[in-house]
Amino acid sequence: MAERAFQVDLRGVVDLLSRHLYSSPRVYLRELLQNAVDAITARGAGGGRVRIETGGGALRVHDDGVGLTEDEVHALLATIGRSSKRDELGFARHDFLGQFGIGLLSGFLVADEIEVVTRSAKGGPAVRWTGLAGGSYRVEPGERAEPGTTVTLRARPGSGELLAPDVVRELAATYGGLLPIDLTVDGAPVTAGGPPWLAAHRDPAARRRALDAYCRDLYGFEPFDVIDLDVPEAGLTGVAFVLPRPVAPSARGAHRVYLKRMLLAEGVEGLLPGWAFFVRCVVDATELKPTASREALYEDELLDATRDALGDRLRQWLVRLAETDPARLRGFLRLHRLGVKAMALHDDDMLRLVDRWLEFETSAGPMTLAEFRRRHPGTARYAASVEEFRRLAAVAGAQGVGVVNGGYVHDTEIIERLPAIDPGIAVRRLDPAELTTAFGVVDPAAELALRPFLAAAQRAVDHLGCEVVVRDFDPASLPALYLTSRAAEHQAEVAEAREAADELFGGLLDALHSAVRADRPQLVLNHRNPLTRRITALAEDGLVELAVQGLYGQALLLGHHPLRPADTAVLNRSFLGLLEWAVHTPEDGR
Ligand SMILES: Nc1ncnc2c1ncn2[C@@H]1O[C@H](COP(=O)(O)OP(=O)(O)OP(=O)(O)O)[C@@H](O)[C@H]1O
Repeated sequence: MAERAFQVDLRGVVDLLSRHLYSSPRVYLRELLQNAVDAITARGAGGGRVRIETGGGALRVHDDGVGLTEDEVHALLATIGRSSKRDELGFARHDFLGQFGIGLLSGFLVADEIEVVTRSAKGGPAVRWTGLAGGSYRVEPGERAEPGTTVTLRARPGSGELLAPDVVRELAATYGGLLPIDLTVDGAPVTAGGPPWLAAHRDPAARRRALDAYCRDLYGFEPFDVIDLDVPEAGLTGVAFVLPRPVAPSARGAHRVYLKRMLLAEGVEGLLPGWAFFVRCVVDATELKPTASREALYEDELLDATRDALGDRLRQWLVRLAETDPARLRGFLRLHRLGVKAMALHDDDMLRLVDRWLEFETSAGPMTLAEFRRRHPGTARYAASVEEFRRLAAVAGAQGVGVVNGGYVHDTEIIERLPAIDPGIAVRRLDPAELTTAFGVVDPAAELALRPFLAAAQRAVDHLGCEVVVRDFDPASLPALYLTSRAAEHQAEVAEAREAADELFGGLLDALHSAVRADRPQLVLNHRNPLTRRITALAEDGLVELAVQGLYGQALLLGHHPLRPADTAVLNRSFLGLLEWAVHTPEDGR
């Protein structure tokens, strides 16, 4: 049976490229530029010039590269997928930008006809090749004195804008601005001096000024700092600009990546570890691979290793800043506090940084976790919500029990991770019930004298489900404290669910409820407080009831506890009742 060759529908292939491979027809210029640079590399004479000319609805790219012989023209230009830039085994050769043998086709994104006039540096006459979008080409003798190649695109109706002089200038500068060749558009130079981070400067300050200006130009911000990047195994050099304002840690870090000095894309993702959201990078690499579209980095082991190395570099920068310039580190942390905390969740070095430098709210005022651990060795207690902290911090602090506010984003997780960097510390969520054990008990004689009062007080709040106790504690200015233990909170939730549940499920909850040890919230009256003391000495039962209910309501409000309807009713009742006592006249007969 005779073997047949594949037929290729060129229009279909071009359509595929333009719709599914390239994000924009603008890439046509990058592909032409790339071929010109590769041809110069292949000639190996060093230097090299590429001149781009616009005008008359056409674009001409002249290079003084290696050129093509007539045989090569047939073999390379007319065969889709064939490239001179691979070795015998089909691997991309290291020195070249191209590798797939499809780039030239991108000319058809903007033109119906591509003309190549070329003369090989190996000798032989000049050749003119003309390829048509319809899928045919012709080869004829060309005119050209020197070795090299000129590619001409004539704009297809509707594509003229992409070949207009200012657009071409912009595209050439964007893609080719760092190329190590002499590139001009209509005579105006586009390349100047290569990567700004490799340029020589008088002194470090001058270099920094130049890089700041580069960052302003590129990203529109004044960098907080500039970090040099260098990953030899990827042939990577570059800079990371530290953002001068906060960003959401979830923001995708997009970086400007050049491969062999040719721009890959302005928004490349995946160059840095996910946590490194606080920098924008510009890098050039010789060993990283592009995807076929040349708009993203190819995921391989090298990219993985590079990402880790760059992450290390940023980490080192932070650690060094901590050692050499704490004031600046604080400035950085003020900006990127949230992001650094997010990093600390997964990274011990970052956790150490947070531990040592970030201030947390504690019962003894703002301080770092390191300082807090120094003051309270052994156990670190925290409140899991801002409310819980507000409720308990002052009282806990007065008993010498240190509490950290773990109520803000990431804080509880960070505090719970402290044993990772300090094995000597145990971390516990503060149980309000613990506090009562720190309170002093009233001496036995006074306790005995208080019994009748306590009985009356208990009657006053019994229907509210709480238990009255009298203790001796600081701050003396606090008349009463409402404390719910974790178990009591749990029980209150079960009771609430019971009210909302149907018969069957309700029965289940009842069983559960009675299985839990009765652990009622406590109204702790402070024997050290003068007002409370006077209340305990009241003789009249009616007034005791009103006063205790008043203390109960005030303790609820002060502790930001939620008010149930019964609580609100009691609060109202005691307030009005006490008002009445305050304004009553002897004629009322009391
Ligand atoms: N300006 C040029 N000078 C010399 N040879 C060229 C020139 N442009 C293209 N060629 C030849 O044509 C071949 C095909 O080019 P094409 O741009 O389609 O693919 P490529 O550059 O090899 O790979 P890629 O698809 O990755 O760009 C090249 O391998 C090269 O040999």
